[in-house]
Formats: sequence, C-alpha cells, structure tokens
Amino acid sequence: MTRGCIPQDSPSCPLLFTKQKPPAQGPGGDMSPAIVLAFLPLVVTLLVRYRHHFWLLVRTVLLRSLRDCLSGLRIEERAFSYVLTHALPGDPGHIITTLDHWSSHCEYLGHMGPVKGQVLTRLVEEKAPVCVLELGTYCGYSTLLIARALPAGGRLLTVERDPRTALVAEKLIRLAGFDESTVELIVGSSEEVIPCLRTQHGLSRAELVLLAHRPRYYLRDLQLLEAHALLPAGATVLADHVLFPGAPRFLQYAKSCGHYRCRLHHTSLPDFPAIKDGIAQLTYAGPG
Ligand SMILES: C[S@@+](CC[C@H](N)C(=O)[O-])C[C@H]1O[C@@H](n2cnc3c(N)ncnc32)[C@H](O)[C@@H]1O
Repeated sequence: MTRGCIPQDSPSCPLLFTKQKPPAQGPGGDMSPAIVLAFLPLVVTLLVRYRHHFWLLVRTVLLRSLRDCLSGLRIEERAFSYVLTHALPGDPGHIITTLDHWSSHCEYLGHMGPVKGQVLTRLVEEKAPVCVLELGTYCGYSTLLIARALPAGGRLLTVERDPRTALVAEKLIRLAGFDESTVELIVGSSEEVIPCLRTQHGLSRAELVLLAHRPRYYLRDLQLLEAHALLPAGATVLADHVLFPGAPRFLQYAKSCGHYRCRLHHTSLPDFPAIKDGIAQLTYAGPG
C-alpha cells in the first residue's frame, strides 16, 4: 500500500528543521486504563438501572426502523394488516384486543394500552359526553376505546397530523363499524385544527378532551381550547404521558392557574411495568 506523502525523516522534509507537534490525540486517546476502569461501574450501573428504557429504545427505534426498511410499510400499516387477518370486523372490542396482542407479541406499537385504556373507558362511561375531542389519533386505538363507550348519539372528533397514519386510522375506525356521524377523523395539526373546529366541524364545545399527541404541545393546545371557548364548565381533560416522557409545564399550569381540579392516575407503559407514567385528569371550573 502506498500513501501520497513525504516521509518525515526524509532530508527534503521541511518539518525536519522545525519543532514537531505531537500527533493530535482523539478524545480519551491519552486516557489511562485506570481512569477508564474507574468509569466502568458507573456505566454498568446506568445500563442496569435504565435497562427498561434501553430496551424500549431498541424496540421503538432500532427494531422498528429495521422492519420499516425490510417491509416498506410503517408500523401502523403492519398493525392494520394483522388486524385485517385476525380481528372480527364490526367488533371494536375484538379489534382493540387484537392490537394489544400484536403489540405485546409482535411489535411494540406505542399505543395507549389496556391499563390506561381502562381509565379512559371508565371516564367516558361515567361522564357520558355528547362531544369528545381527541388530539393524536395514531392508529385509532384510543379512538375505538372512546367511540365504543360513548352514549347513544355521542360524537367523537379525532385529529391526526400525519396523513399516512390517518389513512390507517380511518380504515380501522370504519372496520370497527363507526360511521362519519359518530367518529370524524380530521387530518391536520392540532394548532391549525382547533381554531376551525367551530366553523368547519360544527363543534361548539367538547365535554371530554383527550390530549394524546405530544406532551410538549399540551399546554399550548389547552390554552387554545380555552381561548376558543371550546371547554364548557365541568369539562374533563385527560392528558396521557404526563410523567413519561412528561409534561411538566402543562401540569404546573393546570395545578396553579386556578381553573382546574387536577387528579393523576399513576400507571406505566404497556408491557413496561417498570417505566412509570401517568394520565392527568383535569376538571375545568370555567373561565371565571
Ligand atoms: C402517542 S400517539 C397517540 C396514541 C393514540 N392516542 C393511541 O393510544 O392509540 C401520538 C400521535 O399524535 C400525532 N400528533 C403529533 N403531534 C400532533 C399534532 N400537533 N396534532 C395532531 N396530531 C399530532 C402523531 O402523528 C401520532 O400519531
């Protein structure tokens, strides 16, 4: 192998007469093995302590990306194919349990899951809302939970930003047997959709709102709902994932602004009981 440079000990090398700099060391290049060994217990402790988070990362990022590349489909599309071949059309409960089964045994879906699902179902049944608004449809799992618990004549508007995900959710919702008059799927970003809900979708108030899109947008969207007078006094706002990944500014606002009564349902991520999470339940006292 030849390399295109002048050997440094050659008489023609100009560097021979100048003081040579030591070659640059890479990061940690001159680190003694003793220092490396000193950090080893810390690294091992972190790996052991956060092994569940590490495994979650592997399942939701690495394995998912690999399967996306190999199949040419996205996870929601693969989940829908499974539902088509394994679930009973027209039976939302069966479709919901089929998605749970697929997520536990095949690929981690990152949906709400059965434990949080029970909290949601119980609240919808208890509050019997005429109108529900959901932000963050994803594949339609929580949409089906809400839709099947609605009182007769109840209506659900669900908002999904990603058109390809929304296409899957639309098919799943219709497969479960809900028509447009019961469940309307709106494709768009929450911040653009909320100001048009009254004029374009005939929603004057939502007695129950599920925030399930991105925790970092919860506060912004809650304030948008307030500003557009879409929350009647007594309305329930449920917010998923307030502890993991977490919505500290949203919780802080809800607890301190004086307009909400706040309750936290402690749960965990589906299939990861060691990763603690929570659903916040706010009760709106009205603007006064
Ligand atoms: C965690 S998933 C929702 C899970 C779903 N509620 C379930 O359990 O089946 C979040 C979804 O919100 C959507 N999303 C993110 N930001 C959004 C926004 N600003 N407006 C509407 N949808 C959004 C994402 O595309 C994703 O599909």
